[in-house]
Amino acid sequence: MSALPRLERPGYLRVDEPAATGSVAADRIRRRIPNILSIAGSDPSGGAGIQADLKSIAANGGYGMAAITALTAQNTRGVRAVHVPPVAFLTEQLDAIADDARVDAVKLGMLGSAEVVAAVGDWLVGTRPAVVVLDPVMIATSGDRLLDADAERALRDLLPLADLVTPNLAELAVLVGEPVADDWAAALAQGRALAAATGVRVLVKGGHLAGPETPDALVEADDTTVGFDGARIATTNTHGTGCSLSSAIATRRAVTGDWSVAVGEARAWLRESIAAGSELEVGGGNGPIHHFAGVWARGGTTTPPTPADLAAEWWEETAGIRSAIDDLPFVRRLADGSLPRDAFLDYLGQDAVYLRDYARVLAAASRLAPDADAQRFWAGSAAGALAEELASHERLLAGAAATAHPEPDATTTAYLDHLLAAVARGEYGVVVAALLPCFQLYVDLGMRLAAGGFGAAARRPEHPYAPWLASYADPGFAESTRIATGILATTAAAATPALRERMRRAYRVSAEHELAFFGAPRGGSAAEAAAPHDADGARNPATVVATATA
Ligand SMILES: Nc1ncnc2c1ncn2[C@@H]1O[C@H](COP(=O)(O)OP(=O)(O)O)[C@@H](O)[C@H]1O
Ligand SMILES: Cc1ncc(COP(=O)(O)O)c(N)n1
Repeated sequence: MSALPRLERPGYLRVDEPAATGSVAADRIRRRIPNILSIAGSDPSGGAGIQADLKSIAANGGYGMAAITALTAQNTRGVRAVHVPPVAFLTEQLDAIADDARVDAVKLGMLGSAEVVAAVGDWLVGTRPAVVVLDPVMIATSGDRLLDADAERALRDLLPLADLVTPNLAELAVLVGEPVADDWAAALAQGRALAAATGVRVLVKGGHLAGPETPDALVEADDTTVGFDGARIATTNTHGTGCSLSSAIATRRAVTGDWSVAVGEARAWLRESIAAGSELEVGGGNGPIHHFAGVWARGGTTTPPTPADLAAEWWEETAGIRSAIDDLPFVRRLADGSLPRDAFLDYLGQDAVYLRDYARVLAAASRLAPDADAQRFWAGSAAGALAEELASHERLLAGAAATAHPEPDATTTAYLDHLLAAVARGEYGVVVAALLPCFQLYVDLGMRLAAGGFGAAARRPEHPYAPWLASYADPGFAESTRIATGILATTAAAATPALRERMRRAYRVSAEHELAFFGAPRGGSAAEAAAPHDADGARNPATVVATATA
């Protein structure tokens, strides 16, 4: 191996000083979403070649682009035919990309012919991409040749234009002109020789070793070596592992700016994807790896609704409850001023009792809030509920010589139990969802009463309950409701589907409790029957209303 000749590079110049931006060399720039170009062959079965590259780039956080060097007719069992289109057209593809988009890293895969290798070499010299990863594809997993003999020689000349070369054991052997290494020590020695001879860092891959281990090693030209251990995963889904790994490394290198970090991250992802390959049902040979196994498991595959859509949808679901509230005799008589005073005071007393616990639930939302703005908002709302709403109730009740702190009736108890149970369960989203109908339904009703939606009487200053009506049409209350709705909607949109469903239910149940609260018998007339329970054990306020108003 020490006799390995330093490779000559007719036609190419090693690019040691890539174009720099400011004081940071271009290849050190970290990109949030890097643009990664794969220059490789097509595998119509989707497991290797550009198809694998694009999936790997996407799964690893990059934007994938692909210029096709060659078409293969292959499946998981083998390669049937290879067609290399006119090389001039490959150059057209590459120029079209370079003329328009920033290329943060290039991954080279199957190049097919010496002519293609030369064209790619010329393009690399002309464009000087910041990062070049060369996977010297020669033989497919199935054993089929993907590169002719001339091209093998040409590929060696391309090595100095790469920042990293990722040969498997057979390809490494060809590149150093030796027999295939039959153990890891021999493979490492070949990788070191290649790195020393070319000045290019080499990822030595142990996927084709016999035995239970699949080590890889990153060997720098100065012989510094970083090893990566890993037990062999028992699977036949290894089609495209090399393509996928090299694209993943190119992507993570563009993101992190560090080679060994990039290899470590790419390998962790690759191993997860190899292990999940058996979930796929593609072909009868060496199946593909599951490029998105981890991404899907962690992020799901359904697009969540937008906050605005959610807020509108949930509000729409309360349409029936809102029209039932509008039709309640209590609301009608409140609007036209004919509601008996004792019924109003009874309502006010229950509302005062309700507000004290409602303020506790607002305070709990503040305690659970994930950010300072929301924390402040809920704490402010809790203070407002006590200092403004409850205080004004107490004034009205004191003026009428009625108690501001009566025992809660069954309807109030049911509503408060629902709110306090949400707090006890401790899920912020559910607490917020349970709190919201009180804001929204009061603002909605207050605004419509003030706008004359229930007749002109509600707008007259001499209306017997004018101060109460005014407080719910207050623009400050409307603004708080807008903010609360925004918090609910963004929290719901970011929630898991299961949590979102619990939130929706809490919201709906609170809206039903609002209906029951407005519809409860008032004025000390009818003693209320205990509220019935639905199948989930939750009180069903709609039933309460039906019985209470019958
Ligand atoms: N069965 C396996 N279990 C775990 N890792 C594997 C397995 N097969 C291959 N790998 C890994 O996949 C990558 C590609 O390796 P290799 O099979 O040697 O190259 P190629 O796919 O180019 O022939 C390497 O990181 C290797 O360690
Ligand atoms: C178009 C194309 N490119 C590369 C490979 C190598 O695949 P592997 O990554 O399994 O070595 C392939 N089979 N087909």
